[in-house]
Amino acid sequence: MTTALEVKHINKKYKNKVVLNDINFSIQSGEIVALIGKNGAGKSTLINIITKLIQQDSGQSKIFEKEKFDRNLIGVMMQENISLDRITVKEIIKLIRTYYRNPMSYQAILALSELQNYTNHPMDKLSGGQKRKLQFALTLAGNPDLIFLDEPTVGMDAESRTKFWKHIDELKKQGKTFLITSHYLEELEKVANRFIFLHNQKIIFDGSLNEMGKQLKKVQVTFNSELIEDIFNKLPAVLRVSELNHHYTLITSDVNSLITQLVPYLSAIDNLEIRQQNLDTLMDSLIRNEE
Ligand SMILES: Nc1ncnc2c1ncn2[C@@H]1O[C@H](COP(=O)(O)OP(=O)(O)OP(=O)(O)O)[C@@H](O)[C@H]1O
Repeated sequence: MTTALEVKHINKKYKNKVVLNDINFSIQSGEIVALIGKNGAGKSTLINIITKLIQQDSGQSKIFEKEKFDRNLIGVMMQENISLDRITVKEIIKLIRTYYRNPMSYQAILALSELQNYTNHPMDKLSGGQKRKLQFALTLAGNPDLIFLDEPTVGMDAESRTKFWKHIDELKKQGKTFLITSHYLEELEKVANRFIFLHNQKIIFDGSLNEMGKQLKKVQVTFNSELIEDIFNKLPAVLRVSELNHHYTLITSDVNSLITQLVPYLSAIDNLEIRQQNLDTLMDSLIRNEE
Protein backbone atom coordinates (compact mmCIF):
# COMPACT_ATOMS: atom_id res chain seq x y z
CA MET A 1 0.00 0.00 0.00
CA THR A 2 1.24 3.51 -0.82
CA THR A 3 1.51 6.30 1.69
CA ALA A 4 -0.71 9.03 0.26
CA LEU A 5 0.27 11.64 2.82
CA GLU A 6 3.01 11.92 5.39
CA VAL A 7 3.08 14.83 7.84
CA LYS A 8 6.14 15.24 10.04
CA HIS A 9 6.74 17.66 12.90
CA ILE A 10 4.60 20.48 11.51
CA ASN A 11 4.60 23.65 13.62
CA LYS A 12 2.72 26.86 12.93
CA LYS A 13 2.26 30.14 14.80
CA TYR A 14 0.22 33.17 13.77
CA LYS A 15 2.09 36.11 15.31
CA ASN A 16 2.83 34.72 18.78
CA LYS A 17 -0.11 32.33 18.90
CA VAL A 18 0.81 28.65 18.46
CA VAL A 19 -1.83 26.94 16.28
CA LEU A 20 -0.10 23.65 15.45
CA ASN A 21 2.49 22.05 17.72
CA ASP A 22 4.48 19.12 16.34
CA ILE A 23 1.81 17.47 14.17
CA ASN A 24 2.70 13.98 12.89
CA PHE A 25 0.60 11.42 11.01
CA SER A 26 0.42 9.54 7.75
CA ILE A 27 -2.46 8.38 5.58
CA GLN A 28 -2.42 5.25 3.42
CA SER A 29 -4.02 5.37 0.00
CA GLY A 30 -7.69 4.40 0.00
CA GLU A 31 -8.35 5.71 3.51
CA ILE A 32 -11.07 8.21 4.39
CA VAL A 33 -9.70 10.17 7.33
CA ALA A 34 -11.70 12.74 9.26
CA LEU A 35 -9.80 15.67 10.72
CA ILE A 36 -11.87 16.78 13.68
CA GLY A 37 -11.65 19.48 16.33
CA LYS A 38 -13.54 22.45 17.70
CA ASN A 39 -13.72 25.81 15.89
CA GLY A 40 -10.26 27.31 15.68
CA ALA A 41 -8.46 24.02 16.43
CA GLY A 42 -6.25 24.47 13.36
CA LYS A 43 -7.84 22.07 10.86
CA SER A 44 -7.94 24.50 7.93
CA THR A 45 -4.47 25.77 8.78
CA LEU A 46 -3.12 22.21 8.61
CA ILE A 47 -4.84 21.50 5.28
CA ASN A 48 -3.59 24.82 3.90
CA ILE A 49 -0.03 23.92 4.92
CA ILE A 50 -0.19 20.42 3.41
CA THR A 51 -1.62 21.80 0.16
CA LYS A 52 1.02 24.57 0.08
CA LEU A 53 -1.43 27.45 0.33
CA ILE A 54 0.40 28.72 3.39
CA GLN A 55 3.85 28.08 4.80
CA GLN A 56 4.56 26.19 8.01
CA ASP A 57 7.19 27.49 10.47
CA SER A 58 8.89 24.07 10.54
CA GLY A 59 8.30 20.44 9.65
CA GLN A 60 7.36 18.89 6.33
CA SER A 61 4.70 16.99 4.46
CA LYS A 62 4.99 14.64 1.51
CA ILE A 63 2.34 13.54 -0.96
CA PHE A 64 2.59 10.03 -2.44
CA GLU A 65 6.18 9.79 -1.17
CA LYS A 66 7.35 12.37 -3.70
CA GLU A 67 10.15 14.79 -2.84
CA LYS A 68 8.62 17.44 -5.09
CA PHE A 69 5.07 18.69 -4.47
CA ASP A 70 2.84 17.81 -7.46
CA ARG A 71 -0.45 19.72 -7.61
CA ASN A 72 -1.79 17.22 -10.18
CA LEU A 73 -2.08 14.57 -7.48
CA ILE A 74 -4.31 16.56 -5.13
CA GLY A 75 -7.71 18.22 -5.10
CA VAL A 76 -8.63 20.80 -2.48
CA MET A 77 -12.16 21.86 -1.62
CA MET A 78 -11.68 24.98 0.47
CA GLN A 79 -14.14 26.27 3.06
CA GLU A 80 -14.91 29.39 0.99
CA ASN A 81 -16.70 29.20 -2.35
CA ILE A 82 -15.18 31.07 -5.25
CA SER A 83 -17.50 32.87 -7.61
CA LEU A 84 -16.84 34.75 -10.84
CA ASP A 85 -19.29 36.95 -12.74
CA ARG A 86 -20.71 35.92 -16.11
CA ILE A 87 -18.95 32.58 -16.39
CA THR A 88 -21.12 29.47 -16.51
CA VAL A 89 -20.74 26.16 -14.65
CA LYS A 90 -19.79 24.43 -17.90
CA GLU A 91 -17.21 27.07 -18.84
CA ILE A 92 -15.45 27.11 -15.47
CA ILE A 93 -15.29 23.30 -15.20
CA LYS A 94 -13.91 23.04 -18.74
CA LEU A 95 -11.40 25.81 -18.05
CA ILE A 96 -10.12 24.34 -14.79
CA ARG A 97 -9.74 20.90 -16.43
CA THR A 98 -7.20 22.40 -18.83
CA TYR A 99 -4.83 23.22 -15.95
CA TYR A 100 -4.22 19.53 -15.21
CA ARG A 101 -2.18 16.75 -16.79
CA ASN A 102 -4.85 14.01 -16.68
CA PRO A 103 -8.19 15.70 -16.02
CA MET A 104 -11.32 13.80 -15.09
CA SER A 105 -13.87 13.61 -17.92
CA TYR A 106 -16.34 16.51 -17.99
CA GLN A 107 -19.30 14.10 -17.80
CA ALA A 108 -17.87 12.26 -14.77
CA ILE A 109 -17.32 15.57 -12.97
CA LEU A 110 -20.93 16.62 -13.65
CA ALA A 111 -22.32 13.30 -12.45
CA LEU A 112 -20.23 13.24 -9.25
CA SER A 113 -21.10 16.81 -8.37
CA GLU A 114 -24.80 16.48 -9.34
CA LEU A 115 -24.59 19.58 -11.53
CA GLN A 116 -26.05 18.04 -14.71
CA ASN A 117 -29.00 20.45 -14.70
CA TYR A 118 -26.99 23.59 -14.05
CA THR A 119 -24.35 23.57 -16.78
CA ASN A 120 -25.53 26.87 -18.31
CA HIS A 121 -26.02 28.67 -14.99
CA PRO A 122 -23.71 31.62 -14.28
CA MET A 123 -21.51 30.79 -11.29
CA ASP A 124 -22.55 33.84 -9.29
CA LYS A 125 -26.27 32.99 -9.66
CA LEU A 126 -25.99 29.55 -8.03
CA SER A 127 -27.49 28.93 -4.58
CA GLY A 128 -25.22 28.28 -1.57
CA GLY A 129 -25.59 24.49 -1.85
CA GLN A 130 -25.07 24.60 -5.63
CA LYS A 131 -21.92 26.70 -5.16
CA ARG A 132 -20.61 24.00 -2.81
CA LYS A 133 -21.29 21.37 -5.49
CA LEU A 134 -19.42 23.46 -8.04
CA GLN A 135 -16.51 23.79 -5.62
CA PHE A 136 -16.52 19.98 -5.40
CA ALA A 137 -16.64 19.71 -9.21
CA LEU A 138 -13.57 21.96 -9.49
CA THR A 139 -11.81 19.87 -6.82
CA LEU A 140 -12.31 16.78 -8.99
CA ALA A 141 -11.27 18.50 -12.26
CA GLY A 142 -7.68 17.22 -12.16
CA ASN A 143 -8.79 13.66 -11.28
CA PRO A 144 -6.78 13.84 -8.03
CA ASP A 145 -5.76 10.77 -6.02
CA LEU A 146 -5.67 12.60 -2.70
CA ILE A 147 -8.65 14.83 -1.97
CA PHE A 148 -8.95 17.42 0.83
CA LEU A 149 -12.47 18.47 1.74
CA ASP A 150 -12.91 21.35 4.19
CA GLU A 151 -16.52 21.51 5.40
CA PRO A 152 -17.79 20.11 2.09
CA THR A 153 -21.53 19.83 2.82
CA VAL A 154 -22.20 23.23 4.41
CA GLY A 155 -25.30 24.71 2.77
CA MET A 156 -26.37 21.47 1.07
CA ASP A 157 -29.85 20.11 1.71
CA ALA A 158 -30.39 16.62 3.17
CA GLU A 159 -30.83 14.88 -0.18
CA SER A 160 -27.74 16.56 -1.64
CA ARG A 161 -25.66 15.51 1.37
CA THR A 162 -26.74 11.90 1.06
CA LYS A 163 -25.80 11.93 -2.64
CA PHE A 164 -22.54 13.71 -1.90
CA TRP A 165 -21.39 11.03 0.59
CA LYS A 166 -22.52 8.28 -1.81
CA HIS A 167 -20.21 9.76 -4.45
CA ILE A 168 -17.35 9.97 -1.94
CA ASP A 169 -17.85 6.25 -1.29
CA GLU A 170 -17.75 5.54 -5.03
CA LEU A 171 -14.51 7.54 -5.35
CA LYS A 172 -13.04 5.63 -2.41
CA LYS A 173 -13.86 2.37 -4.18
CA GLN A 174 -11.88 3.68 -7.15
CA GLY A 175 -8.90 4.02 -4.79
CA LYS A 176 -9.08 7.74 -3.97
CA THR A 177 -7.88 8.94 -0.57
CA PHE A 178 -9.61 11.61 1.51
CA LEU A 179 -8.84 13.95 4.37
CA ILE A 180 -12.09 15.59 5.43
CA THR A 181 -13.05 18.19 8.02
CA SER A 182 -16.65 18.67 9.00
CA HIS A 183 -18.70 19.69 12.01
CA TYR A 184 -21.48 17.34 10.83
CA LEU A 185 -20.21 14.53 13.01
CA GLU A 186 -22.96 12.02 12.14
CA GLU A 187 -21.90 12.27 8.49
CA LEU A 188 -18.26 11.68 9.36
CA GLU A 189 -19.18 8.70 11.57
CA LYS A 190 -20.75 7.02 8.56
CA VAL A 191 -18.02 7.70 6.03
CA ALA A 192 -14.63 7.89 7.78
CA ASN A 193 -12.57 4.88 8.84
CA ARG A 194 -10.24 6.95 10.96
CA PHE A 195 -10.41 10.12 13.05
CA ILE A 196 -7.57 12.53 13.78
CA PHE A 197 -8.55 14.85 16.60
CA LEU A 198 -6.81 18.23 16.93
CA HIS A 199 -7.07 19.94 20.30
CA ASN A 200 -4.87 22.49 22.04
CA GLN A 201 -2.54 22.59 19.02
CA LYS A 202 -1.87 18.82 19.14
CA ILE A 203 -3.30 15.52 17.94
CA ILE A 204 -4.99 14.05 21.01
CA PHE A 205 -6.42 11.00 19.24
CA ASP A 206 -5.74 9.12 16.01
CA GLY A 207 -7.75 5.96 15.30
CA SER A 208 -11.15 4.45 14.56
CA LEU A 209 -14.36 5.31 16.38
CA ASN A 210 -14.26 1.90 18.02
CA GLU A 211 -10.75 2.53 19.30
CA MET A 212 -11.83 5.92 20.61
CA GLY A 213 -14.64 4.24 22.53
CA LYS A 214 -12.34 1.52 23.88
CA GLN A 215 -9.71 4.02 24.95
CA LEU A 216 -12.28 5.96 26.93
CA LYS A 217 -14.07 2.84 28.21
CA LYS A 218 -17.20 4.89 28.62
CA VAL A 219 -20.73 4.23 27.43
CA GLN A 220 -23.85 6.31 27.39
CA VAL A 221 -27.17 5.38 28.90
CA THR A 222 -30.13 7.26 27.48
CA PHE A 223 -33.78 7.37 28.58
CA ASN A 224 -36.80 9.64 28.96
CA SER A 225 -37.88 10.75 32.40
CA GLU A 226 -39.77 13.56 34.11
CA LEU A 227 -37.47 13.25 37.13
CA ILE A 228 -35.13 16.14 37.93
CA GLU A 229 -31.51 16.13 36.76
CA ASP A 230 -30.16 16.37 40.30
CA ILE A 231 -31.25 12.79 41.05
CA PHE A 232 -29.06 11.41 38.26
CA ASN A 233 -26.17 13.77 38.98
CA LYS A 234 -25.94 12.27 42.47
CA LEU A 235 -25.64 8.63 41.35
CA PRO A 236 -22.05 7.50 42.10
CA ALA A 237 -21.56 5.68 38.77
CA VAL A 238 -22.50 8.75 36.71
CA LEU A 239 -19.67 10.75 35.20
CA ARG A 240 -21.81 13.26 33.35
CA VAL A 241 -25.46 14.08 32.74
CA SER A 242 -27.10 16.00 29.95
CA GLU A 243 -30.80 16.61 29.55
CA LEU A 244 -32.94 18.02 26.75
CA ASN A 245 -36.75 18.01 26.86
CA HIS A 246 -36.74 15.23 29.49
CA HIS A 247 -34.42 13.09 27.35
CA TYR A 248 -31.43 12.14 29.48
CA THR A 249 -27.94 11.03 28.48
CA LEU A 250 -25.74 9.67 31.27
CA ILE A 251 -22.07 8.91 30.67
CA THR A 252 -20.53 6.14 32.76
CA SER A 253 -17.47 3.92 32.83
CA ASP A 254 -19.30 1.34 34.96
CA VAL A 255 -22.57 0.48 33.29
CA ASN A 256 -23.46 -2.42 35.63
CA SER A 257 -23.29 -0.23 38.73
CA LEU A 258 -25.20 2.54 36.99
CA ILE A 259 -28.07 0.22 36.06
CA THR A 260 -28.22 -1.04 39.67
CA GLN A 261 -28.32 2.55 40.90
CA LEU A 262 -31.13 3.38 38.44
CA VAL A 263 -33.35 0.50 39.67
CA PRO A 264 -35.26 2.59 42.27
CA TYR A 265 -36.23 5.05 39.51
CA LEU A 266 -37.13 2.56 36.78
CA SER A 267 -40.89 3.13 37.15
CA ALA A 268 -40.28 6.77 36.16
CA ILE A 269 -37.94 5.94 33.26
CA ASP A 270 -38.90 5.03 29.66
CA ASN A 271 -36.96 3.89 26.59
CA LEU A 272 -33.76 3.05 28.45
CA GLU A 273 -30.89 2.28 26.07
CA ILE A 274 -27.22 1.51 26.60
CA ARG A 275 -24.99 2.50 23.72
CA GLN A 276 -21.49 3.28 22.68
CA GLN A 277 -20.90 7.00 22.73
CA ASN A 278 -21.24 8.81 19.42
CA LEU A 279 -18.46 10.93 17.95
CA ASP A 280 -19.80 14.09 19.56
CA THR A 281 -19.80 12.72 23.12
CA LEU A 282 -16.51 10.85 22.55
CA MET A 283 -14.84 14.12 21.50
CA ASP A 284 -16.21 15.76 24.59
CA SER A 285 -14.85 12.96 26.80
CA LEU A 286 -11.44 13.14 25.13
CA ILE A 287 -11.25 16.88 25.77
CA ARG A 288 -12.24 16.37 29.43
CA ASN A 289 -9.56 13.68 29.77
CA GLU A 290 -6.99 16.20 28.50
CA GLU A 291 -8.03 18.88 31.00
N1 LIG B 1 -4.33 34.28 8.72
C1 LIG B 1 -4.46 34.19 10.05
N2 LIG B 1 -3.90 35.10 10.88
C2 LIG B 1 -4.02 35.00 12.21
N3 LIG B 1 -4.68 34.01 12.84
C3 LIG B 1 -5.26 33.07 12.08
C4 LIG B 1 -5.19 33.11 10.64
N4 LIG B 1 -5.86 32.05 10.15
C5 LIG B 1 -6.33 31.37 11.22
N5 LIG B 1 -5.97 31.98 12.37
C6 LIG B 1 -6.27 31.51 13.74
O1 LIG B 1 -5.71 30.22 13.88
C7 LIG B 1 -6.57 29.35 14.61
C8 LIG B 1 -6.88 28.12 13.79
O2 LIG B 1 -7.72 28.50 12.70
P1 LIG B 1 -8.27 27.44 11.65
O3 LIG B 1 -9.08 28.20 10.65
O4 LIG B 1 -7.13 26.64 11.15
O5 LIG B 1 -9.19 26.52 12.58
P2 LIG B 1 -10.26 25.41 12.17
O6 LIG B 1 -10.01 24.23 13.04
O7 LIG B 1 -10.25 25.19 10.70
O8 LIG B 1 -11.61 26.13 12.61
P3 LIG B 1 -13.14 25.97 12.07
O9 LIG B 1 -13.64 24.65 12.57
O10 LIG B 1 -13.83 27.11 12.73
O11 LIG B 1 -13.11 26.07 10.57
C9 LIG B 1 -7.79 30.20 15.00
O12 LIG B 1 -7.61 30.68 16.30
C10 LIG B 1 -7.77 31.32 13.98
O13 LIG B 1 -8.33 32.48 14.53
